Amino acid sequence: MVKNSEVRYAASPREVKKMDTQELRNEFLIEDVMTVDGINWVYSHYDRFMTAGVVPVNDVVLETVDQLKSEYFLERRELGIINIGGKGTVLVDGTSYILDNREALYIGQGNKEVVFSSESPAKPAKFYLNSTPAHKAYPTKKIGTSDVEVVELGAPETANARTLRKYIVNSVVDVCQLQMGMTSLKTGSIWNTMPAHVHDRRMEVYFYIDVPEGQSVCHFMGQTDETRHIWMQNEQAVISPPWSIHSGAGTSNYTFIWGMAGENLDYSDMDVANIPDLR
Ligand SMILES: O=C[C@H](O)[C@@H](O)CC(=O)C(=O)O
Ligand SMILES: [Zn+2]
Repeated sequence: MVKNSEVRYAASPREVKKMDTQELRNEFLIEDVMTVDGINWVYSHYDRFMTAGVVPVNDVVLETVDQLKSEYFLERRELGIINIGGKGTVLVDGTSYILDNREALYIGQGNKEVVFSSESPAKPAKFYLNSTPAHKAYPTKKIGTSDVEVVELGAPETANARTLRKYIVNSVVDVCQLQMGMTSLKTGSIWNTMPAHVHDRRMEVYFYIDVPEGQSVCHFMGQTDETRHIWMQNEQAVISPPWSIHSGAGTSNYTFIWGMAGENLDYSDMDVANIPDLR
């Protein structure tokens, strides 16, 4: 059994209010997501959501971690994968799924053997992984770029013009609780999830990608009347408590993968903040 997991406790608004920059970063920021030839999970106590990334230059087997006390990783879990690298393969109990860049895979509970590999070690796959507890075994399903639900949001005038792609949502694939998708900001637009929202029924993790060299994203969190910020670099993730907004402004445009879990599968169940009310 491997010990490659780090636990993050569920902090309350009362504690977070008093945190300084480094404390906030230690609590919510995941600095190193993508691991070459290994998987380093961050296990959040918010909805027991797990986040990792694997770059398989050599084949990598999905192993369970001590925290789960399970025979195998997916014994009581489901897994969502989005590839942000070169073409790769995910082997799931004898069936191979080829994932090109920006393609996704949902793996249902109960699958024992999962192996990640790349077509070319010179241009390896980069599999971003989100996993949540599951009570039922739904079929494994690949979500290609044409299966995705695409929504255009925002406007250039408010610097929030963006394309939202729903990969793992209940209208595309049967899931227990995991939802995942990807949002890309248009050139000149910098604000994601603005107007900001809270969904106390679900926690969320944002994974920022396509951040150009020398640029950063300032991620906003906290209750709507008590916000904090965390400066983030390319390919870093941030945990959003259920009670928190999760919004960001980049010094350029960028993309991010969102993943969430909790009480319902209704993507649009959000309490949207009135922008002038933010504090
Ligand atoms: O609950 C939904 C998530 O926060 C994201 O899907 C929002 C998002 O990508 C956006 O508005 O830019
Ligand atoms: Zn959200």
